[in-house]
Amino acid sequence: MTEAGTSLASTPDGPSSNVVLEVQSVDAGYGAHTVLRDVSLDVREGEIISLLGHNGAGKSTLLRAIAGAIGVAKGDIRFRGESQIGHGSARVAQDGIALVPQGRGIFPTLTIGENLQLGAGVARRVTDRPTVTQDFVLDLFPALARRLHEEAGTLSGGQQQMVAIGTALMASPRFLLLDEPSTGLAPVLVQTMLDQIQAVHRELEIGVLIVEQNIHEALRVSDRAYVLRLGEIVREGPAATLLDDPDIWGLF
Ligand SMILES: Nc1ncnc2c1ncn2[C@@H]1O[C@H](COP(=O)(O)OP(=O)(O)OP(=O)(O)O)[C@@H](O)[C@H]1O
Repeated sequence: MTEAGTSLASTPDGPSSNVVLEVQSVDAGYGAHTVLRDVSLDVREGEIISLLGHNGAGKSTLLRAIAGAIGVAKGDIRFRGESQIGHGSARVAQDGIALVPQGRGIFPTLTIGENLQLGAGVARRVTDRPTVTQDFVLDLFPALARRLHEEAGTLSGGQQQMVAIGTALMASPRFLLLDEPSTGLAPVLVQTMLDQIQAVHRELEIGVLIVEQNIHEALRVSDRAYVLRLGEIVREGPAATLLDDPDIWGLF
């Protein structure tokens, strides 16, 4: 149910040029509870895409489906042209898709360094991508360098988020799925976090699909966005267009 005037076909190169990730008419959910209905979305090379929507719209569920953490009842999810259906989360991670879940997903009793090395363990099983080093992560998040040997659970919310993203980067991903990376951050830090994500995207040339509640901030760093409502995509378009559209706020 995409609104007219925002379709992908309006791009000069057409809908399928340089598509890295493609979600095609997906239904997914939990057992008998269908959450996502006929969801389609794509991310092209060099893009940051925002996935927006109110609580319970199905944003996390879509990220989990892409990451292979839950099954898909209908449709297809293709990464670099290959269907991911049935691959499971370990294989999807090795193919280069890293999920940073909501709530950070770090190991609080391991040190920051040990958490980062868990990501490096995934990277050791892949040979076709340049390795993201610990130095890169510590340059990106200097606050972690100073506390490398401390337990991750002792860090502030924002620093734990850095550990989660850093661990995902250490897996040398091709694509990052970020579920509300600014959760729990002070407003002044939200902008910094999103700027750092944009820097990572540019420097490592990896695709990013980001779920965010901070709509303005998310659109500021994104190329395009999709809006999910009750499990369906109800709006999509260039970030700049959505930012200027007063009707967008009625969708939340
Ligand atoms: N593990 C689960 N088992 C069963 N139902 C779930 C599970 N996780 C989420 N749901 C349900 O799926 C629906 C979509 O939830 P989801 O977390 O994907 O939404 P969301 O858009 O990410 O919301 P939020 O912004 O609150 O995280 C909700 O009705 C939720 O109750």
